[in-house]
Amino acid sequence: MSGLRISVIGGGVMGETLISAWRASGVQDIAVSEPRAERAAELVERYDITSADAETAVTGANVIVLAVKPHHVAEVAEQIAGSVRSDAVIVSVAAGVTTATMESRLPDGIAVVRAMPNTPAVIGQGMFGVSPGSSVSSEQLDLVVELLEGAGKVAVVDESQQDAVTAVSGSGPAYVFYLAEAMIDGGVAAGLDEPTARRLAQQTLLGASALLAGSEESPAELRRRVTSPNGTTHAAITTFDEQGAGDALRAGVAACAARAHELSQDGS
Ligand SMILES: NC(=O)C1=CN([C@@H]2O[C@H](COP(=O)(O)OP(=O)(O)OC[C@H]3O[C@@H](n4cnc5c(N)ncnc54)[C@H](O)[C@@H]3O)[C@@H](O)[C@H]2O)C=CC1
Ligand SMILES: O=C(O)[C@@H]1CCC=N1
Repeated sequence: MSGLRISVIGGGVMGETLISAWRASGVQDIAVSEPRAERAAELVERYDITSADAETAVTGANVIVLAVKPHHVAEVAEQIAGSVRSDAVIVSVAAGVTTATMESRLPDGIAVVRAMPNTPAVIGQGMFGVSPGSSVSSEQLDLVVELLEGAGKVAVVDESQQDAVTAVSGSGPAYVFYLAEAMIDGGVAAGLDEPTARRLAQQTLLGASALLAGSEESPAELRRRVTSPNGTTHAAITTFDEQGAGDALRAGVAACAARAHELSQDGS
């Protein structure tokens, strides 16, 4: 994409994830604004990008990504309001911050998109839920979708669904890592050394995820095919059910959506 200049405000975990993915997909002109000087220098060195204060970094940028904590989004939007190009598109990845909140801090008519990413974007396997605000042209939405597809898959959803997207895919990688931790602990308790237990868990999660992603069958059917009558899997799943593991996971997903909703009310 020639002539494209991306400015990333906030060089933490998600800012770096996106910078890294876009660098790998060939985006040339990226600027970052990160107040921690050492961290900014690290990103400049690692990705061969430029670093500047927020106002300078957004000057001339076609796409501006706000990757700061939710409670910093409004102040950053106000800070850059006087420096953004009138045809720029601003993409916020902050959980729970609405397009209306951002639009109210920016000049009238500036295009704002809300996107919920996840960390597998760092290896080009992210999942993004994207919702355009009130002033986004179809060309601008297409540009954002194309850019994010450089880091994973994109679903355009109504903004009212963003809390649910956060609860499934935004925070979802953490649920998988939590499962991996428990599988490794269980393997060690059953007699494996830690590196072997880790290797078995890693490849099992990778293989099962690829099977699920490539299959027409439901997760329930794929699970049934592993479960021999009165066999070992049956023993595991019965114990999970007896101990309420499925209900606990569903409650956790609901708590995540509720927290995203809470953030959208007061931003803290
Ligand atoms: N980490 C994740 O898996 C995901 C994070 N998000 C969202 O991404 C956003 C960032 O999250 P993380 O990267 O995890 O947090 P983080 O704490 O790693 O990064 C935030 C960065 O913003 C910088 N910062 C603070 N004030 C700033 C300012 N005024 N101007 C420029 N930079 C400023 C901080 O120094 C820090 O490096 C959050 O809003 C979060 O909701 C969304 C989906 C997934
Ligand atoms: O935990 C959080 O608040 C962020 C948003 C989604 C994933 N991480």
